Amino acid sequence: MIVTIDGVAASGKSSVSSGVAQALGVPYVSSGLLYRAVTLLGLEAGADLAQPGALLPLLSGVRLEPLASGNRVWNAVHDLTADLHSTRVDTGVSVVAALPEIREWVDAQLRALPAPLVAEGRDMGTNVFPHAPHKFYLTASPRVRAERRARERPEDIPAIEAALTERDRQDTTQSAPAPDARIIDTGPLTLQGVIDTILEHLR
Ligand SMILES: Nc1ncnc2c1ncn2[C@@H]1O[C@H](COP(=O)(O)OP(=O)(O)OP(=O)(O)O)[C@@H](O)[C@H]1O
Ligand SMILES: Nc1ccn([C@H]2C[C@H](O)[C@@H](COP(=O)(O)O)O2)c(=O)n1
Repeated sequence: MIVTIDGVAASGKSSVSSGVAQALGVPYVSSGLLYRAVTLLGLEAGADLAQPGALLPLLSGVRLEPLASGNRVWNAVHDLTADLHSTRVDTGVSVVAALPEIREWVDAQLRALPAPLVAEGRDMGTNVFPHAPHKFYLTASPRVRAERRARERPEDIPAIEAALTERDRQDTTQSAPAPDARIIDTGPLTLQGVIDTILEHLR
């Protein structure tokens, strides 16, 4: 079984997917972490993030470890996970995610993972796992998402909201919900409420 949970930036994909996966006793896969890892390695190498030829050679040791408790991304023996949600990675990742060659690389990593799993991102239900039997798409207003993110990062809410809106714009191409995805407005719901809503639909 594969469950896909897509949605816009900071809509709760990772937190919800982790909760659903733990309730089901299966791993969850955070596809955004792979795009973030490519971006981080490109930044550290001083590479042009718009050039796939400069990025692909950096990826031979990259591996996603999907754990129900949370994903880890390794580059050979180096754990990159703690450095994947920095502001500089946030700023560059949409450029990387727009590259077809990088999307092909990420898709291949994801499809190589064994089912069952919960997969979260932008295009899990449309592109990576189009035949998944259970698809969900999370939304919330930019302001609600910014307020939630502000609890994680000491930045002011209007600045976070502007950054999220810009990332939504940059990610538009790959972020449309699958026609057969169940869309959930998470604004009125608690985190556990979203998890419970999805589990109800899976029963
Ligand atoms: N329904 C909710 N109610 C309250 N807080 C929530 C809800 N869903 C998620 N959160 C919180 O919002 C923040 C962002 O959630 P999360 O990181 O899971 O979003 P995301 O979509 O994976 O983000 P990104 O697109 O940056 O990967 C986290 O602090 C999370 O705990
Ligand atoms: N399946 C995916 C997952 C992520 N992206 C892009 C969109 C974001 O700009 C970036 C990081 O994702 P996040 O960790 O914020 O979920 O990667 C994508 O294009 N496709």
